[in-house]
Amino acid sequence: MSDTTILEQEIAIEQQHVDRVYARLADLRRDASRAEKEGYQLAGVGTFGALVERDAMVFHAARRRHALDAEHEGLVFGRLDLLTGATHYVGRMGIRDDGSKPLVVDWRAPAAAAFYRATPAEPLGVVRRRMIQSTRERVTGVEDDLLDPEAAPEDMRVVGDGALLASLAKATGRGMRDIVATIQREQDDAIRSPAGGVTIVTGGPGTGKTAVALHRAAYLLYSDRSRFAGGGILVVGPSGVFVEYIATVLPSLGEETASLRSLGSLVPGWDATRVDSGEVAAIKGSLRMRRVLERASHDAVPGAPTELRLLYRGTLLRLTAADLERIRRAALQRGARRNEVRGHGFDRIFNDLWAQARDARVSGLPEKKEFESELADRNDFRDFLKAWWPRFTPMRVLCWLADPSRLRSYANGVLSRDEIATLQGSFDALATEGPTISDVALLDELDELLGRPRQAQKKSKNPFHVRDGIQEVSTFADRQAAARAQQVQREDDYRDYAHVVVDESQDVSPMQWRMIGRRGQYASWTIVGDPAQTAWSGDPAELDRARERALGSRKRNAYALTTNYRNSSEIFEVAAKVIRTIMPDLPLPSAVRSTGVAPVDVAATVEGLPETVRELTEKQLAEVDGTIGVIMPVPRRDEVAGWVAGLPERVQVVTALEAKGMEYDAVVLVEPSQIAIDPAGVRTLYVALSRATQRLTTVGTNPGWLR
Ligand SMILES: Nc1ncnc2c1ncn2[C@@H]1O[C@H](COP(=O)(O)OP(=O)(O)OP(=O)(O)O)[C@@H](O)[C@H]1O
Repeated sequence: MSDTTILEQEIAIEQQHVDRVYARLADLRRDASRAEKEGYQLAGVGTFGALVERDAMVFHAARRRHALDAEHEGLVFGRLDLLTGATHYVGRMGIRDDGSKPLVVDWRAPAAAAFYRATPAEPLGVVRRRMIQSTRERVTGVEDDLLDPEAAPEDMRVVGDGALLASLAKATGRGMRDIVATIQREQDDAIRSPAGGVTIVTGGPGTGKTAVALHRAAYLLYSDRSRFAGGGILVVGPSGVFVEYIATVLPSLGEETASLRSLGSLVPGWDATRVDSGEVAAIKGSLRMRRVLERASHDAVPGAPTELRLLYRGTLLRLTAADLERIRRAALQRGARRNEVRGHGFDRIFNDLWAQARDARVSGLPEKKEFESELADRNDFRDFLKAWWPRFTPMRVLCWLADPSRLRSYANGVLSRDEIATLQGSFDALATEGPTISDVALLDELDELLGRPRQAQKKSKNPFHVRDGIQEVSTFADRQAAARAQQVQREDDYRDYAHVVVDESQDVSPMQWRMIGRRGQYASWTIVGDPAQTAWSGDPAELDRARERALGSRKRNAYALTTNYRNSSEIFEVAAKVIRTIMPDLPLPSAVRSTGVAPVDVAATVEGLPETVRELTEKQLAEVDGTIGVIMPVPRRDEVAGWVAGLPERVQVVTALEAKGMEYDAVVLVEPSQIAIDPAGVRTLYVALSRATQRLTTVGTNPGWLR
């Protein structure tokens, strides 16, 4: 029999099983819709218990239906033939037949682990592992690994090779894809690492760190749903572009309880995308900024009244600038939170004024309480208090650093003179353009230093929750939406996550570790990163210290990934050459896929560069089906974006910093030599050069850059 006929027969065998699975899926979907409808009908019963039951039923049925829909495509992707003679199918979700026998095992279930972990050296009871490729409901291919040839029955057929490579060669879409069908053993170890403590995953470019982190989140939700869905999982990535790119993975894994945030949007109210220069970011990210901010948080308000004069029953009561300064300092002992001790400051003002009035023997002076309420009734006095000690927002205080003399006085003795000079001007655009990504961690720090003004108790957001039991919402659709919202609704500045995932962790500054740490005090963690890709140019020891402090004494489990699945070997060779110039002994991952297409380096004149970049980008549009990343040094973003304006949406313009974590089929990298201006720049260039799966073109006015 020819190989093709064998393959066709094996495909037909798998198609039979896949057909059974989809038929069963259709039944389950029908059941879920029916349950949802019946839930609505319970409304007629009208008792309290029935209402609650109805809501729960409608909600769960809707959720189940949604999950069944989401996992439809490529539902079954693996098969294990075991030593025991049993066969297991592995897929995106577990499905049983109506007699409760499993038709498909969920990829995260212990029974599926052997699919990822078995090797010929350690077959774990698996004789043959089969990968099943399909398009919609049709099986298009199978690929086998014979793991235990001696145990294989005579008639067992083994077909194909290279399922992983086939999946890697597919064109890249806008969002990241899940890799459930092809997770490799070393990745699986990290994905299934113990749920507690800190899981640390390192590896070079393209080794699947992000994929592992996200699949781990899905695995944790599966293995202990109540703990991780209840508490929630926070996933932190470097930029908004990146968060958008990975957002497609978690829903396709069927999980919606994870919050995805960039470092610029971790603090509610901000969605920063502006970046500081590396030098400025290193200072703003240093832990020493905490002292600088603490001083700012205790300083006098710019433009605040410098004295108080009050005519009280014919007597002038007066507090001089020195009095006011003394009172402010006394109310603000070191460590005091300004918004929280506002009342103490006001009490001291009243005390001083009262003492003056008494010493001046004001005629008809009432009791102190009465005196205070008389003053508090006066508009001029209230205006004074509001101006002298307003409620502070972190933003208001951070803006004070734009004033050079204030910056100097807060930073005096904490930052060096050069550092102060470097910072100068870096807060100028804060008030008009909003914070940079590094500023957001400073705002979070200030939020802690200033404390929160006492707030009136908020009304419960939960429409079910009223004093005596239940509150009916107008329509059933409302109630259903409310039931769903209630499952995932967390306050804006939620801090009790059960798990925190930090991607591209090599770029998290010490101040940013504090910001993330505040949100993961009770969490277990997964940290993934690659030190060789860091753009951080500050003190590495300080970075380690801050990270260790955020992670605390939790047990560490470390994993290293060694295979680069993204880049063709030809492309990674160029990236490797660049990073070796500053880290000659760095162990690098091996790139498993060759395209036979060498990267191209194009020289251009300054005048010719715009046109050349556009032409090279158009050429890539013709050569690859997926996305094309046009990457450039940060300051040249707008200029280069103009050169490629109007090209199809597949062309995406990102700076070398925004390219972190991203992946494109083709990359056109503009002016590489202007990125590699210092060691941090060389590491950033290494990142930019390792983004492409198929084609890499570099173009610039300094052709000798890669020697
Ligand atoms: N086991 C696998 N099967 C199929 N594709 C994989 C596998 N592991 C990783 N990939 C693919 O390789 C590419 C790189 O993965 P990922 O972005 O997670 O790497 P990374 O280590 O985070 O990279 P970087 O550090 O460069 O940002 C992605 O397209 C991912 O889907």
